[in-house]
Amino acid sequence: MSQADTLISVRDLRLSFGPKVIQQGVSFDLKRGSIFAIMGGSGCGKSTLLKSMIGLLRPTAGQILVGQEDYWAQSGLRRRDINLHFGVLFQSAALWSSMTVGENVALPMEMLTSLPADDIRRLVDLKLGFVGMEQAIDLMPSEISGGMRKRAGLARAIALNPDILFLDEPSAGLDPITSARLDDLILTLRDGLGATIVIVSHELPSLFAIADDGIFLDAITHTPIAHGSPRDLRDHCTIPEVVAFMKREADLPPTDQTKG
Ligand SMILES: Nc1ncnc2c1ncn2[C@@H]1O[C@H](COP(=O)(O)OP(=O)(O)OP(=O)(O)O)[C@@H](O)[C@H]1O
Repeated sequence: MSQADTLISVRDLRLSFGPKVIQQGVSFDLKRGSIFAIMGGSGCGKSTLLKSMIGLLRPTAGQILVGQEDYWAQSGLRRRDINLHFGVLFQSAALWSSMTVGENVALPMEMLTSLPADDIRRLVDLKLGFVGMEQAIDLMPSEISGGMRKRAGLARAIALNPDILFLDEPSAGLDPITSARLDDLILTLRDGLGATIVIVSHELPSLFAIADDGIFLDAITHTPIAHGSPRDLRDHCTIPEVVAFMKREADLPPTDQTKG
């Protein structure tokens, strides 16, 4: 792949809270059109890494290159501009409870663009249609299911046609069928909208089904110990920590997880 196919290049990143180092020596390239999984056991620093990539946590060393730009060397204003190319789905979906689903999806367009209200309304319909939620436009978040909230959160995350979508535990709290539907939707977002996706997830079936690249963070050494797609790591990696993590899934009866 050429350099133009690398959307983000993470170079020798160190993430800390005060004196406590969470991860160091984190390096990887995020390739255009990929679904990149950040993997590892509880507390290894997956969300912390995600936060550093979306501008919520400044790394203590290393670089995150977005295109040719060193993200954290930019002014806050410039980082905000770069963030317009990012869409984020937080674990809780983070919908505003006092706004309808439609108003939630409209919010980024109202705050960050000068589009007229009619255009915003049409775009909200379009985005909600994309995630199969057009019927829920006037409902409040409290009136819809967890899976629907995730889909509404996705509609809001794609409101500004992002180049990169960051998904923090998108299937957390969902039943297996709803979770599989969300996997299909994520694949549609990648294939239909051409988005590149970074996903933090504990859900191995979901990772095997959709992710084609990734990194495995180790909580003991505080470093990445493996790179590759979840399927490749499951089938070929011999590092004991990775094998133990993947084995949780391998103990289950085999299913066809080769989609994507
Ligand atoms: N604001 C903070 N201040 C201090 N320590 C923090 C802070 N946020 C997270 N941590 C610590 O950083 C480590 C990594 O946390 P993080 O949430 O990134 O892990 P994770 O891999 O996403 O975990 P999980 O899979 O359980 O969600 C943990 O030890 C956590 O306690």
